[in-house]
Amino acid sequence: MSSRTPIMAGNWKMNLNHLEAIAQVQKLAFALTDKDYEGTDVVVLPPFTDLRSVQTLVDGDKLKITYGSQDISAHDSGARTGEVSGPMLAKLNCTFAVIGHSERRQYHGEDEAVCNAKVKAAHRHGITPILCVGEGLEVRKAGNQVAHTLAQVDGALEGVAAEDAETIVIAYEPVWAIGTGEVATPEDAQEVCGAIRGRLAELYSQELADKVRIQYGGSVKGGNVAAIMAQPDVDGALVGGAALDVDEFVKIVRFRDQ
Ligand SMILES: O=C[C@H](O)COP(=O)(O)O
Repeated sequence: MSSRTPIMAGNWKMNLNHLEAIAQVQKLAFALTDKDYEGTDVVVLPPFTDLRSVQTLVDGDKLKITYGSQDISAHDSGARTGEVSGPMLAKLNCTFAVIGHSERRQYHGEDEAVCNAKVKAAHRHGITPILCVGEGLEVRKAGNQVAHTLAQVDGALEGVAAEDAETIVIAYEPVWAIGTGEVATPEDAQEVCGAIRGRLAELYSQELADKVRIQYGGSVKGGNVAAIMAQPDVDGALVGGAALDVDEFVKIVRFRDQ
């Protein structure tokens, strides 16, 4: 039995304004009991514009929900119109920042160098990266999912010190399973998550690899979460659509009961 604490993170993507965010976190906090937080980290990842409201609510009501951003600038300040920096996110007490989500890679041209710079930016400011990796459909059809995903891990972690790497969360998200209802089988998830852990052992050490939490993401719901979580190298889920539905997200947090 792994000693890694499962981490269930809801990526709201570009949904819910700051008023809706308050309602959503309140509903989630109301639905979850103290027992739900025992042995599971519950995380929400709202849009930037919601973070201050979420921070105020979490602080004010002393909620056990943690939160983070969906992106982070590689730069700490300056002429970077539209970007949000690590110091700004740290000031909002963000615990996490998603880096290299496939939608950022696809629509904003983020490559390994960009992800690598963002991972380092997050670490500079005490923010834990949730580094997203995973293959598209063509790569999967060609059977190259492991090599493709490991190359993304290698690129994003280049020059990252062990003390920083051991805190990172890696989310394996096969792009063909995101928002499609097409879930990777638990064996598919394990194949790549296991390979990622193996690569961490090669890059750093087995001890470090055993500490890093690896999530699966792609059409995770209450009905499929238990089988995915039963895999030895899957330590949580990065949830998109189902995170917008509080009841469904609570089922995911309660994966042990499903
Ligand atoms: O970040 C979350 C993933 O993109 C998964 O999204 P999904 O659960 O809607 O498939």
